[in-house]
Amino acid sequence: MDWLPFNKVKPYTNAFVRQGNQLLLGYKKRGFGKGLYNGFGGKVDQGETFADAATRELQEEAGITAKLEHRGTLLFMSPEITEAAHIEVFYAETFEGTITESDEMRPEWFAIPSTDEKHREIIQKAKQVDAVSGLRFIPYDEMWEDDALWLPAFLSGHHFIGRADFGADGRLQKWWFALKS
Ligand SMILES: COc1nc(N)nc2c1ncn2[C@H]1C[C@H](O)[C@@H](COP(=O)(O)OP(=O)(O)OP(=O)(O)O)O1
Repeated sequence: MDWLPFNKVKPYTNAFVRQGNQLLLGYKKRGFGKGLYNGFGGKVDQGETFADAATRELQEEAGITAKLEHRGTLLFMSPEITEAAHIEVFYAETFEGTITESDEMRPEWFAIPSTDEKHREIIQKAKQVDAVSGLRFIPYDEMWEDDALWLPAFLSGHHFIGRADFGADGRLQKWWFALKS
């Protein structure tokens, strides 16, 4: 498969909040990515920086504010869209406010596997529960398919850049990812 062509990019943000060995994800209740778990984020408004938009979207979708650190860049294409999605990905380990469900996202904590090997195990065998916290491990089977390619390294402290092209069937067709330490 060739890389899908595009002439324009649309800017988005995505923010992941971690507390110890737990990761806050949101279950998308409507719109783009409905039915999947993801970080919190959305379109960048006119005149906003990516960082401003990431802070606003986290507040709107999860009810919290956090000092977000930029950690990754993702370009996403599919035959369903003519503008590539350019997503800047952010990270925080502390937050303020009370986590609150919104019209768009239902926040939920998940257990983070402690090793790369455990990440691989839960990617292959979904719906496992962490014996220590009692929480379900990160639900890779209910997330964008490309997330399994970069989230383990992202959570280990790496910065990343990558591109993911999806097919008309909604499955990942072609991708590349690079990590920075
Ligand atoms: C394809 O790979 C993706 N992986 C991840 N982790 N996140 C992705 C991927 N593709 C899109 N996203 C993210 C980027 C944004 O955070 C959301 C989509 O934003 P949305 O369309 O919901 O934007 P809003 O401004 O919140 O929408 P409303 O206009 O409905 O408020 O998905």
